[in-house]
Amino acid sequence: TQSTRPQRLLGAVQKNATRGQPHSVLKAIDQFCTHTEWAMNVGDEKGCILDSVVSEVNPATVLELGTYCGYSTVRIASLLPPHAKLITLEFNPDFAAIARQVIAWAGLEDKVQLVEGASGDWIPKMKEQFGITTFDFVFLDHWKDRYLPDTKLMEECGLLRKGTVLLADNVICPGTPDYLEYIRNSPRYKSQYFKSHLEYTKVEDGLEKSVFQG
Ligand SMILES: O=C(NCc1cccc(CNc2ccc3[nH]ncc3c2)c1)c1cc(-c2ccc(F)cc2)cc(O)c1O
Ligand SMILES: [Mg+2]
Repeated sequence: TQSTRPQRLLGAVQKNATRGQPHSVLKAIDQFCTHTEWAMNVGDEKGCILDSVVSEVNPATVLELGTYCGYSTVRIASLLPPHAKLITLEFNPDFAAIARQVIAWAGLEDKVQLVEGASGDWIPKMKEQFGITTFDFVFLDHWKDRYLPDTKLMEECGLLRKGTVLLADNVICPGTPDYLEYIRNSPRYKSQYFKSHLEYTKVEDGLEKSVFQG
């Protein structure tokens, strides 16, 4: 039977990366997606911007919306301080199954909690289920029409604090126009656009960094 793209991506990791070395996992995925098969990982160009924002925030609590195969999960988790926690939400069970194996190959399973389900269902349960008060850093990379409703939901659930940093992927391609309009015009956020390119292509894309003002 036919393999899926995430399965082929996992195979490339298991073949070319060294267990317990996150950097080699990222390199194996980027090589695979550059030379063999495109996949919707944040990639290395936007990934370097992600790295710099994560390093600047040095978060103890991270929420990632949209795990896919775990590329950005590994990228973020590899930069976290010892007792920091990353919760990553994935709606698609096939993606989640692959991501668990990619995260394990990188040796980062102790820092990561992968939760299967939809953001709309899980965001209201974060405090009671995971003992979270607020998130220091949120990476948005799931369905593009969920960025805005989920940001409003995180506000309503008191999951953001003064200084929480939201970083949104794909604000140009595929695009998140309603989110950009809201976040750039809201007095409750200070936003900054980082121009880049769609992963593994020359197409324009970018990341929007927004700091919650409380
Ligand atoms: O659409 C994208 N990613 C999101 C996505 C997509 C599919 C499935 C899921 C299922 N996962 C999921 C869903 C709902 C959820 N709620 N809470 C968690 C959660 C998790 C998520 C995307 C597309 C492109 C792209 C494609 C084609 C093209 F030509 C240009 C660009 C590039 C990207 O970097 C992208 O990130
Ligand atoms: Mg993306």
